[in-house]
Amino acid sequence: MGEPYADQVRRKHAVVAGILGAELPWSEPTTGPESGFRNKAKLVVGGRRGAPTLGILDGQQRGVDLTRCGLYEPGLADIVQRLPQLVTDLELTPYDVPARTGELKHLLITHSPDGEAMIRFVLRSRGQATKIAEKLDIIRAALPEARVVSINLQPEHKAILEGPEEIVLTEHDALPMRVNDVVLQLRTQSFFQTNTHIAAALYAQAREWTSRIRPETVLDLYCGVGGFALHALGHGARRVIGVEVSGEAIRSARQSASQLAAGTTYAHDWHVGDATEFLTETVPDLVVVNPPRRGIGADLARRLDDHGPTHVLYSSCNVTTLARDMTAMGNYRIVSAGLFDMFPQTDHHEVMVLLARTS
Ligand SMILES: C[S@@+](CC[C@H](N)C(=O)[O-])C[C@H]1O[C@@H](n2cnc3c(N)ncnc32)[C@H](O)[C@@H]1O
Repeated sequence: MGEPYADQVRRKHAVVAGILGAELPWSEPTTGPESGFRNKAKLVVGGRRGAPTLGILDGQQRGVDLTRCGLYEPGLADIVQRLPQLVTDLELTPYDVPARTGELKHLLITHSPDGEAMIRFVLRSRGQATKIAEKLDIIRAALPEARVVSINLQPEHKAILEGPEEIVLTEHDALPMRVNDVVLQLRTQSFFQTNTHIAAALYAQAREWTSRIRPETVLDLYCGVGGFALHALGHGARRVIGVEVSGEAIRSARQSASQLAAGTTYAHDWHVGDATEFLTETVPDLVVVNPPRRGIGADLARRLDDHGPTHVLYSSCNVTTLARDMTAMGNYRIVSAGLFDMFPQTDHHEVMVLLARTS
């Protein structure tokens, strides 16, 4: 932070081009607002009952307040600043990590482009869950933007953001995230790109590449709530298949796809499962992969190399694992590449490349 934004972008581009190859057909970096861009706040709750801190923990595991963080979208920043009072009004006790006492561990907020929000209370146990459920009116009064309110149970004493059990308290269980002309229905426990402005540019670029390839079917591995697949549907592709490990994300994708495909002949299939095990003998012409930081790994890279889709679109938040995966895909070359500055003020980047089969 403090480095002029143009210098940050130049430096990031030099890093990713240095690793993947400066001679590649790089497009101009895609940038957006350098502050006020995050659609999600993941707040660790510290402090004590009546005086909570919302932000991170310091080296001694004491709460550091980040409610004035400049990275949040303006609408999200506004919500975050109302949260400490809400936690106090709900009479919730922050979880004290060293003492292993208290209940409220995290608050996870997602803000939609239409100004609505999903508010998730991560609790250690069911103990204070009833308190929150019974005081839904207080939450609604403090946060009229809240479309989805839920409780997540994370009973383990580990630095894990959320647990497997979710209790949705509102009649709505999905937050509509409008990105370009696609509405992605975001349910709890589902990944969403943190910077909606850059996500829109990323999906638009992917759609443009897809339209040029015109594959009948697109296989979207690590599909999350379906952003890539749903931008391809009707733009070159008549059928999409998504694979993702989170069941809630797949339910989100299915819901969005049904709305998008209503009244058309477009087809869509969604599978909960491990992307690395999904690839079968018959692969479509275009496979999209957008894995977590660890990349797709040698096994899936080798199988793509063997099975031979004519194109692979690889969107990565870690150029090092992308470059490593590429070494196992000797039958492909990069025909288009772009840096998408999803994470201004950090060293993190998003890189998307289009690979074409050479043999
Ligand atoms: C970077 S996110 C991309 C999501 C989506 N493509 C998007 O644009 O929002 C990676 C996704 O991979 C999922 N994931 C992680 N490991 C997986 C695996 N082995 N198989 C399938 N999906 C996996 C995560 O749950 C997450 O939704």
